[in-house]
Amino acid sequence: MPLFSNHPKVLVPEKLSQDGLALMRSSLDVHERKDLSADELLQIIPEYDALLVRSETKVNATLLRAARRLKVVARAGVGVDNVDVQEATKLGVVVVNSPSGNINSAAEHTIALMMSMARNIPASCASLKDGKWERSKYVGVEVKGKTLSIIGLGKVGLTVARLAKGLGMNVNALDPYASAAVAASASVALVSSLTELLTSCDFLTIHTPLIASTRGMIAEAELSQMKKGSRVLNVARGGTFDEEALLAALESGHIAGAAVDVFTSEPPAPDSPAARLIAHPRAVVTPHLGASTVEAQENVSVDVCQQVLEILQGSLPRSAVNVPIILPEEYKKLQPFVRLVEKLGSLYTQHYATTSGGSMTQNTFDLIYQGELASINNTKPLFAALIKGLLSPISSTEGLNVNIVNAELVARERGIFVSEQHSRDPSEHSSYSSLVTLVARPPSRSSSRAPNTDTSGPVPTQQQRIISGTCSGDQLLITRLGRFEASFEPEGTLLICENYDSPGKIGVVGSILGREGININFMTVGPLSPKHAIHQSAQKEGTPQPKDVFLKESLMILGIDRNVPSHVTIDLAKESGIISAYAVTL
Ligand SMILES: NC(=O)c1ccc[n+]([C@@H]2O[C@H](COP(=O)([O-])OP(=O)(O)OC[C@H]3O[C@@H](n4cnc5c(N)ncnc54)[C@H](O)[C@@H]3O)[C@@H](O)[C@H]2O)c1
Ligand SMILES: O=C(O)[C@H](O)COP(=O)(O)O
Repeated sequence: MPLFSNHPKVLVPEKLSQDGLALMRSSLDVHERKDLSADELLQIIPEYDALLVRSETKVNATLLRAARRLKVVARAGVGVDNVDVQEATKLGVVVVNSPSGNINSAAEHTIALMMSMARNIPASCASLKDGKWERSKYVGVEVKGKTLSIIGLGKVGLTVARLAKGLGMNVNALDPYASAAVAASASVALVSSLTELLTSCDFLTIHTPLIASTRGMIAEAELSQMKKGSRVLNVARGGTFDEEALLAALESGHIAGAAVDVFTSEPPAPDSPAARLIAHPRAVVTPHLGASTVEAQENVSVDVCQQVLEILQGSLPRSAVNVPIILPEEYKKLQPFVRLVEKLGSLYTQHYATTSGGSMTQNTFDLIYQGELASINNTKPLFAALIKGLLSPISSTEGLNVNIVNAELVARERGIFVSEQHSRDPSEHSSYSSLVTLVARPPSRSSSRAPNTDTSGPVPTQQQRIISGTCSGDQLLITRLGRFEASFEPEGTLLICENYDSPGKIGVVGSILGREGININFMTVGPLSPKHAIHQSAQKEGTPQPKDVFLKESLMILGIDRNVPSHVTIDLAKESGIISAYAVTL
């Protein structure tokens, strides 16, 4: 590895299969640092762009807040209960997992534990190794013809059900969210109450996440409803069973055996209920090995490493737990518009909001999609791009950290309301295949979220805050700015002058910029949009100013090679015939 590299850095503090890590090594700096203490991890995390973990690393709020560069936490496995997903979302950090890479291994481990428990394999093996020959002590039970009851008929639960059917077991399940058709196709009888499930089973296995409704789900009362001599399994999460109650039921002999892979605290503290459960002679236990097979580890590692690469390259992840799902083909179509909408937001803030005292006086917007773009339903990336664009010029930290993960939260906290509208009326987007228009609603209407495309109604045209743009391939074009038609690329530093369209204006502006040593790269002019010219002249009837003055207003956009000091824009605005001058950087 070179001593210094500009590659994004990935921290891997747990053992992950090299198959996935190898995919990242050519474009990312991958640092495998096992056995870091929590404090050491906290010290080094600010350097990293991505963090890859299994279930041991506690990715808590303190760690996430310290991780200033972090863009993604990847969990090489299913459960994300060791990651503070809520905090990650707030900070705009994507959390991805591998939802199916280890299902089969977890299901096979469940079956392995069930058979080991039914035939006393661990205890009889230990006894034999101890030099004993205790055949009558270790008489087991067959599973064929017995009832296996499953709580949680998701990916692992369903795979366990299918394997158990192959062993000749009767299988029933409780899962309020399971599909009846899927259950029927696996010959699993869905039951509607926990009591019905508990009273019917010989073996009980749980395959739910640890959530409010499953925490402590099987405690003393539930165990006592089970038949005497039944057996239980937990290869899901510690905490779904009450460990004290399970230990008591084993000790009383009501429960004949417990097979447990996961514990409330891992590794369990000495003398804790989990530690005493582990020590019980009729407990078959493993140290969270459900996903620990070569195959599962390859699968999950490749899965999350590919996602980390994609995210750090700016694509959307396939299985993020805190990002809305967007089809890849839709995302591809949206990408140039994501750049465009961010520019619209940034141009809005620089041109309108920051020039009116540095605050966002108007915070309710219509974002109108017209043409082909209107047929894309999932426009979350555009919404996020708008919030990012609006905030970037006024808050470097907040603006830069806004993304599809936290845009809604940031908008809510900032009091920004956006009504996205999909307009399929072809006449409204003229010659462009797609058009995006950002309209700020006047403060008096800011509480309304009802669609409103009539921007020329009660708002005086002078004050209209409206920007439109389009994309042709990767090229972005602003087609309207306020009451002017426009045609310029939103790129680099631009000087925007509103002026009366009379000879000599270009010369005046050019000489003031030349005096400051500022080069002009390009220049375009835009007239008042016809609708506005007519509307404005009608509005101004009866006012002392002659109509033709308004009809000749125009917009001058100059691409310049550096930022303009404020005294220059002030000087420009003092020139006769120049109405206003602002510089923006896009
Ligand atoms: N021991 C291991 O190494 C290991 C390996 C893989 C998965 N797991 C764990 O196994 C569990 C299941 O994983 P999965 O991939 O099948 O998840 P999944 O999301 O596919 O399935 C979970 C199922 O639980 C159901 N459920 C949720 N709340 C319920 C409730 N109150 N009552 C009944 N059913 C409920 C859901 O409807 C869903 O069908 C997770 O906790 C996961 O972390 C452990
Ligand atoms: O949720 C999971 O995927 C399993 O619990 C596996 O956890 P592990 O990656 O720490 O083995």
